[in-house]
Amino acid sequence: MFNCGQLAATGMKIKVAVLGAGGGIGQPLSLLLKQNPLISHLALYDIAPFTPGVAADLSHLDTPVKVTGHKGPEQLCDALTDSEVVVIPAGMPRKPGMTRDDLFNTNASIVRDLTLCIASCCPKAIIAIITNPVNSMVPIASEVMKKAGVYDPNRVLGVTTLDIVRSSTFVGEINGVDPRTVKVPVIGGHSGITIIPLLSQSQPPCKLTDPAQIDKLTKRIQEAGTEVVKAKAGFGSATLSMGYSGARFCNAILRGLKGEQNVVECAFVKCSLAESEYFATPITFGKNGMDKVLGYGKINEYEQKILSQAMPELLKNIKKGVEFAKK
Ligand SMILES: NC(=O)C1=CN([C@@H]2O[C@H](COP(=O)(O)OP(=O)(O)OC[C@H]3O[C@@H](n4cnc5c(N)ncnc54)[C@H](O)[C@@H]3O)[C@@H](O)[C@H]2O)C=CC1
Ligand SMILES: O=C([O-])CC(=O)C(=O)O
Repeated sequence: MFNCGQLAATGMKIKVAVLGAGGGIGQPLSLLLKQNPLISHLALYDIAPFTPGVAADLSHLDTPVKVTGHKGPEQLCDALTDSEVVVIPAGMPRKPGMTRDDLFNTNASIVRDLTLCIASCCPKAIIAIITNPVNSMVPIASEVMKKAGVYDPNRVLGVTTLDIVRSSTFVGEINGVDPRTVKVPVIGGHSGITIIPLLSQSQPPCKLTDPAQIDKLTKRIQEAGTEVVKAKAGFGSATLSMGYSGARFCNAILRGLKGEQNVVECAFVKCSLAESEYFATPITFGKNGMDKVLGYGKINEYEQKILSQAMPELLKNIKKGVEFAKK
């Protein structure tokens, strides 16, 4: 996944903190980050008592990344101090029958409290939020940073990479090609109908031309998280594919910090697309997190229709997050 000569070539020393590192996503994500040559120190934080054990386990991997474990709120600031990137997969996952919005009541206060500590311990860190519902958690984290007087919209990013990974996988299967060669932008948000894959912009073009088949594939991408939740039958949601996607997103942030240009991923960010304050869109990365919002270009009539249908739900999710944080 990573080019092992990179760190030596740049001499960079980057500390990354993972909050929720003991969980279903946190552990495989940390396993992949321990192998990233752009990271010098990986700080694993969780409220779970076994977190130092996860750190001890990972520290035996023969890569140069230093790993430290931090458990419980009294050790959070140690994990965060000097971190340039903070990835947050802390919080409850869905069970069958739940929507992502059903996680709001539990996860909103977790993300609020973690962000409050980021604001005081590492206010300049780039924050990558995995916790659901992403559509509401990014507004919450942004409002907390605003209140603390340290908000930089380029440094608060919602992770939607799994939607891109899934779209590439499914189109790759249809086209009979290596999915890693397929690029499909996914815009809007990260829940149900707010996930809008732009199959008309697939590179190489998706082989499907029948509108009914395109609609079916669009719905499969929108419901892919639910597909996993159902298959896991009460034992959580996507963890391994999310660990992979989170590591890929984190690598894009690190490449930007290193000064690499034109690194593109989609993310749910502060912008003014589709008359929404926050929107998932292709972006580039730079030394301060998000560099440019690339937007979504020309979309076809079908995509325009599903975007219009999604907007009320997306705006509702955003408003709910903003109001919670302002309380
Ligand atoms: N953005 C995306 O594409 C995706 C997001 N998710 C979301 O990621 C979140 C985590 O999912 P899983 O890892 O499967 O859940 P999990 O339950 O396996 O792990 C969550 C971890 O968070 C920890 N935690 C809880 N409160 C905490 C706090 N205040 N501080 C630090 N750690 C805390 C728990 O101890 C646990 O180890 C869920 O909200 C899930 O819906 C899941 C898949 C994809
Ligand atoms: O579906 C869920 O609850 C987890 C998630 O966000 C995904 O897999 O896309």
